[in-house]
Amino acid sequence: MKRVCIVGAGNWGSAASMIIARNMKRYDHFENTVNMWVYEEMIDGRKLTEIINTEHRNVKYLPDHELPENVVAVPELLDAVCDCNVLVFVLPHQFLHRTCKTLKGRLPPDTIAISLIKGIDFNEEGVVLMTDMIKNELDIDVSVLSGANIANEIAAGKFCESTIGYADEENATTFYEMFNEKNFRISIVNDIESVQVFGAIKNVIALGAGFCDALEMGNNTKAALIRIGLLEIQRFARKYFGPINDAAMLESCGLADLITTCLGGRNRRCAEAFGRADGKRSWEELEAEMLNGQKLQGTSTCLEVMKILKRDNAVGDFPFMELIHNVAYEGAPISTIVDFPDEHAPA
Ligand SMILES: NC(=O)C1=CN([C@@H]2O[C@H](COP(=O)(O)OP(=O)(O)OC[C@H]3O[C@@H](n4cnc5c(N)ncnc54)[C@H](O)[C@@H]3O)[C@@H](O)[C@H]2O)C=CC1
Ligand SMILES: O=C(CO)COP(=O)(O)O
Repeated sequence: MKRVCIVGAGNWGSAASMIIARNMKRYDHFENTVNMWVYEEMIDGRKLTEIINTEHRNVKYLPDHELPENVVAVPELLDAVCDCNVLVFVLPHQFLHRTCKTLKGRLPPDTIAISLIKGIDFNEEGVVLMTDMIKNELDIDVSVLSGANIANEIAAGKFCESTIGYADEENATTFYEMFNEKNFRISIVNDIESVQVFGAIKNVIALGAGFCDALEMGNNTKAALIRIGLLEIQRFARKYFGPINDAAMLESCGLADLITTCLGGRNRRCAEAFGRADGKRSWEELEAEMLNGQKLQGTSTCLEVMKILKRDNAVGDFPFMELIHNVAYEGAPISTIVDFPDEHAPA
């Protein structure tokens, strides 16, 4: 019997819990109850876990949608994962490492996991994917799910697609059963690297899309930046992971996710506000003011990407990401976002 714990209860974690909880009822080999680890906080004098378990609503991170009653909020991580052998990691990427440390040595040996996280990290050896971080700490098989998946739209039941990248095919079948629905269509690829790199780096490109909107540059410019961004994402993936699966670019995790995030994501929205304030307001301030506790992923990813590109003397191969970084962190005027050097006319 498989028993699922969702590790994280933000905007996407809560929306994903709706899909998973519905699918648990369709199969005999899953237990009906889905645990959800909630990073506890007080809302108007009440614990968020208590509110979720009584009102079946995550009033802070997904206020407009009811959660199924078989989703049970648990405040202690080790209690939440207890007796669960399928883990769904869906936290802002900056909290993953600490979370894995707490779980180390505490999971049943048949545990498998899937990461819904869009982020990337780096160490002295190079790029660290979220699946690597989980696998290195917990020594379990990890798949990934990523796509054009704005959580609020999914919670509202609007049709979209998503991509599962796997290393172990049997586990991918389990995850397909957990996630695939009429209005949440899953495709599966045997490629965990590309799926994750696309999902992480598009958050950086979305900052550029937000700057473009701050300048009111219009649709042609936005489309050009999406196209150039797509090529840089592909180049980055090839540089750090060798010959990648180009076909995955055309799955939901590739171009489609880049488009949706550049049109409607939080990274785009905060970058537009940053641009309109002409860089005079900090990212931290805008995030706190505009997102009510939700977290930006593109800003820290932008810094990390630039760090590794500098280390590898490769900044010149990624002119758009350099322009984005310079506006976001070096005080460059927002208008420079389209100052592509001639010698790097985007291929
Ligand atoms: N929201 C969306 O539309 C989508 C988000 N994602 C990805 O899913 C991942 C999770 O994002 P969301 O669910 O949107 O989260 P969120 O940004 O809505 O929420 C922040 C979450 O972090 C938790 N938190 C705060 N401090 C913490 C700590 N010290 N330790 C652990 N947790 C802490 C909060 O309780 C909250 O659950 C991210 O990597 C994001 O890129 C992927 C697809 C869609
Ligand atoms: O990943 C997302 C949509 O697929 C959400 O992007 P944001 O974090 O920019 O909202």
